[in-house]
Amino acid sequence: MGREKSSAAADKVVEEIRAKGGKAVANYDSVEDGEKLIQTALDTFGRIGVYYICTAMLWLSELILISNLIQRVHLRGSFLVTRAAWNHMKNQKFGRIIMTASAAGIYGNFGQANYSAAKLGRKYNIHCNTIAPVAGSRLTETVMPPDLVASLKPEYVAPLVLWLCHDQCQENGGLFEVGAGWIGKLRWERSQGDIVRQKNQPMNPEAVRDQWEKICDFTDATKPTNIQESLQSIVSVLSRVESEGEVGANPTAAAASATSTSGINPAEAVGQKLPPSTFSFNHTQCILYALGVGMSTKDPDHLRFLYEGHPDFSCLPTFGVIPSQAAMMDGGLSSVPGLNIDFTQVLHGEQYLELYKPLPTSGQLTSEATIADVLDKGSGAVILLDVNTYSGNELVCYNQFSVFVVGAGGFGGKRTSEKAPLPPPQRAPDAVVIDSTTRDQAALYRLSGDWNPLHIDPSFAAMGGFKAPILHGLCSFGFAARHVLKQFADNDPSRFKAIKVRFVKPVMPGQSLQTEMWKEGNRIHIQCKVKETDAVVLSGAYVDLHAASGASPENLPQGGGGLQSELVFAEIGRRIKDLGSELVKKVNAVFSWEITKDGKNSAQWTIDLKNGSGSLHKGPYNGKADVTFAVSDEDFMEVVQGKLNPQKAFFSGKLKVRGNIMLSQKLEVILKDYAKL
Ligand SMILES: CCCCCCC[C@@H](O)CC(=O)SCCNC(=O)CCNC(=O)[C@H](O)C(C)(C)COP(=O)(O)OP(=O)(O)OC[C@H]1O[C@@H](n2cnc3c(N)ncnc32)[C@H](O)[C@@H]1OP(=O)(O)O
Repeated sequence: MGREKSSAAADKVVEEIRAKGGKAVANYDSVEDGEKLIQTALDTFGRIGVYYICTAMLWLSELILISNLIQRVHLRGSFLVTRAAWNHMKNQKFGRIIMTASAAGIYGNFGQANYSAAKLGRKYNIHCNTIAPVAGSRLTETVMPPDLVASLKPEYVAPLVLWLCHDQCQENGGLFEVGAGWIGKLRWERSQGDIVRQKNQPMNPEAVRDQWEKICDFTDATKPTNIQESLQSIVSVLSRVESEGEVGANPTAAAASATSTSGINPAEAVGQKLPPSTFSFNHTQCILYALGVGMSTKDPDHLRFLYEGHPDFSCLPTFGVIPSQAAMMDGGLSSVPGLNIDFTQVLHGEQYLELYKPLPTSGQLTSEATIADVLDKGSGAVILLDVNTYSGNELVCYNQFSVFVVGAGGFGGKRTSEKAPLPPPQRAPDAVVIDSTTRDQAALYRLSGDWNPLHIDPSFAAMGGFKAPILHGLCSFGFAARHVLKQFADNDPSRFKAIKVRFVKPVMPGQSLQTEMWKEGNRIHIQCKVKETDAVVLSGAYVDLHAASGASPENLPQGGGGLQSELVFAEIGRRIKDLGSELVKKVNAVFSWEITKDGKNSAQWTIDLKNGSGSLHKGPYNGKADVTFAVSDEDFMEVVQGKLNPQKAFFSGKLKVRGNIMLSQKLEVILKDYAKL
């Protein structure tokens, strides 16, 4: 189009293309008749893969008169042609749109049409970019000296357009200046800004005026690339103002400090209890969880976890994390004073789960969570949560969640945790299982109660710095645990005792998990890799199993082992009495002993503590069988006072099986001393 309505320019371009062996057709309709333009292209080429909108007009005079025309051509024209082409591109799952802007548009009053179209089209492989070319044309010859027009050749612009149209080019939503053989990309920059209102106060223009210098100060400016990044710091202002009545603080810095220096206060947080939460479930939740961690009817062994009518229908042991996480997911963590964290930056760091009895397949469980510790890891903060889950008064399981808050370190807290992750043994694994997660693994797993949008919402995942939603850590954890259960415990949930895992790298839904396992007694060390990338994703991990049953009075060890153990118990009893009755009341212990099947003098007595196990006497146990039982407080006292022989009492049925393991730290110290004997 020229200043006069004419088809000559279009015909000339068509001729030029055809002369070079290309295929071209001219359409003389207005860009406001977008449908007609696109129809002409479809009639000629059969499809629309790429289009380049160059709705150029430049009339510097008669401004008011023509502003409406400029708007109709530039804005409405671009819109109407795009709309006409959109469905064709969407259906064929490919499209490249190049818009033309001008430097005047960019620096004067830049709109976001390219950005919006880019966002909208991304999932259909339609990319939209904008170029602001400077080239000699009929348009610019009216405002530029002729020699400059001659040297700013269109050939210096066209290659950029061609590249942006190429199916290998992934650029989307970009804005480029191009001319004379030079290309540059533009982006937004945002000042740190300033908060100009106080809690419960109206915002007023005076505050804006007073902070104007800071609002416009581009020192340490940030470069938001999308609406989520933009919103993140703005949303953080809300909590900042509400909690501290802030005025005169910049939101980006506020966002940072909300998760670092002033956001985390271990002294305030540690020891805080979350409101108890109740979790009711039946076979539906057990089955849904089993499906969520990849069980399938393809494997006949899995049926006992997937079919409530199966004679051995059971709940997977790692379901033990589900009732306890409800305590945190219900918003509990966000209510803890001293833990002002940005939930878009929360990752699961580690998990420890210990079961004191096999989980039921239905019932009501109550969980009580306490902030056990807050560690300053530099690159992040680690929040440790202890969660005890009860059925009535009976302790069913204990979890320790380790929550890693990226970017929230540096608040000056202590760094170390007592439990360093264990490396796997230095030999080839005893077993390896490879299992695929599906594209919808996270979508399925979340139905068990971890509703964190990180695992389903691409925008939320982007706020955490991920290209796409990632798999729940506890989903990979469930995969690894069931691999061990099948490989080393015949899928028998009653053999499962405890599991510890560190999440070192995210897993994407659809990737395959390779679980490597090393058996060392009843401890199975594990490491998980993503098969496609060979990256280790779970490390410092192990599952503790109970040894297979098979003990009976006939094969109990005789003599030495039992006697030594009784002496040790008696000594512990004396020490406990010295500590006073308060402590004694708190003590419920599990005693276990492990015996060989041939019944020779090879007993190994252990006392299991809440956070590990204290071995009292190391016999030459060969790991073939064990017996575990618990005692009531009264019986415990009798045992530790040496009045009751635990072996005899157990087999005569006097000791009641309870499964509670609760020992105070002070007692643990004593037991550790004895472990050295
Ligand atoms: C509200 C309810 C809350 C419930 C929480 C769970 C909700 C879920 O929905 C969330 C999820 O499931 S997220 C998915 C699973 N988790 C992941 O994918 C995380 C993967 N890990 C990582 O990316 C990095 O290890 C990363 C980013 C964690 C750490 O990497 P870096 O910053 O590079 O750390 P690095 O330099 O290697 O080490 C610094 C110190 O931190 C310790 N550390 C590293 N990884 C850790 C981890 N995973 N857990 C705990 N500590 C960890 C290091 O040991 C080091 O400390 P030190 O020097 O003292 O040893």
